Amino acid sequence: MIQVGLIGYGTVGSGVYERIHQSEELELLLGEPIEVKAILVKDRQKQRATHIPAIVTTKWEQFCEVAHYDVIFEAIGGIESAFFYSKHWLQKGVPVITANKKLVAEKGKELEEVACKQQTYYGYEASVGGGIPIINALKGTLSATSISRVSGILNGTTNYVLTEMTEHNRFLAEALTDAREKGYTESNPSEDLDGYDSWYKIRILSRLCFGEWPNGLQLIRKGISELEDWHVEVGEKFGFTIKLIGEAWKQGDSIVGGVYPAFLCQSEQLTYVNGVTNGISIEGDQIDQLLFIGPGAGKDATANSMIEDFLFHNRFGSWQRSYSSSSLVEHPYTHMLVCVTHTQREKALQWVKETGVEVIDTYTHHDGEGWIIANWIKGNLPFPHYPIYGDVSLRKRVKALYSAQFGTI
Ligand SMILES: NC(=O)C1=CN([C@@H]2O[C@H](COP(=O)(O)OP(=O)(O)OC[C@H]3O[C@@H](n4cnc5c(N)ncnc54)[C@H](OP(=O)(O)O)[C@@H]3O)[C@@H](O)[C@H]2O)C=CC1
Ligand SMILES: N[C@@H](CC=O)C(=O)O
Repeated sequence: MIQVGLIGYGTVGSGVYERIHQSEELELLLGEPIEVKAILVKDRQKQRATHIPAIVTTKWEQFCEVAHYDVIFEAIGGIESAFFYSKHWLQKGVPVITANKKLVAEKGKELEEVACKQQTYYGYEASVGGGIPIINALKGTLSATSISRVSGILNGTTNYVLTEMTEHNRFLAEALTDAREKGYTESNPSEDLDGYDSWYKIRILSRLCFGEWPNGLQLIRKGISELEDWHVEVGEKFGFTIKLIGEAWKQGDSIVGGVYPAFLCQSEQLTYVNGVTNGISIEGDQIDQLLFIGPGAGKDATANSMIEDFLFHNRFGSWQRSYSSSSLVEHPYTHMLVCVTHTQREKALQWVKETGVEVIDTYTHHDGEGWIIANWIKGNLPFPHYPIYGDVSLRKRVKALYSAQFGTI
């Protein structure tokens, strides 16, 4: 009998519990029964389902004494308690499977080292891309593939909210409430909206793709809460779609990139990744580009990843990737959309003159102007600006379509 300790019984934890107790194939695959012996939660007052046969407790000591656990599933948010719990079990040689990307990004290096020393497993498949099996694909079937760049839509909540706002004209607050009810959001939605969640995930992906844990300072973080409606509208008029993108690549010895709202041309496959769906692109010398698309959040998909992570460990042990160098990556985008309010226009014209950047198209909106700049400018710009990904020349066709439908723009 495989004895499971479950830490957290919210959206993800309850999904793990149900998956363990409602599927017969797990027992067949593992060759023995599997059972959740105890569940550790936080809130003593909370009403719980009465049918749970496991011991549900808020007391750590009691949780520790219930069984000799064969595996711990950790599905709580935050760092402090989760770190304490995870380290405790890893130090005892018990494998820990987590969905907690914040903990993995901030403390994964240390926890992996403990796991390695104790010859056990720290599994974090569910921490990136919800139901997408990206982590174990990188460790397993891509273990000898050199990777030059990783990028994608890494947060289900913001992608859901942006899709609802742009495709269905809904307000941010309304779409966010919906995402929360569906179990997609973090307990503090700022983690999603301000880009933290994607930022943790791109740091975890960087560790897998390039063999190092970048610290937070190495990668930029911008969320969607600073986005202005008119910037999105201007982008749409050019035929671009707004997405929150996370990306990282190697530049010399450093890992660079970050998380920021960006505009995608119609030529980009990620343009069509909508709602809670995530899309992760892996580029490398041998593979050109691989695209992983699937549910980025939610109970069933995330719980499934945690269960699969445990099975992966059972089958393959603790696999490692090799990190051979791959070709140098240039800036993945060449153009930018710069948004200038009417009062900033003169200053912006002066800036264009001084820097010699080439403005290849403009659009005038009620609140300001959008300028497509042909060059990518390094460093701080005095105006809100967004990278544009893909074939910018296609926008002419989109503009023509817009004009035919809605009048000249
Ligand atoms: N929701 C999703 O779609 C996804 C979430 N994740 C990650 O999974 C983790 C869990 O998320 P989710 O299930 O949505 O969160 P929830 O808020 O739904 O559930 C959190 C659970 O953890 C328990 N808990 C919180 N703090 C402690 C503590 N100190 N000690 C013991 N138990 C504690 C809570 O207890 P109580 O019930 O008493 O409140 C609750 O049962 C997070 O790290 C999140 O980032 C990853 C991928 C997808
Ligand atoms: N809040 C996260 C949950 C999954 O990681 C998201 O929306 O992607």
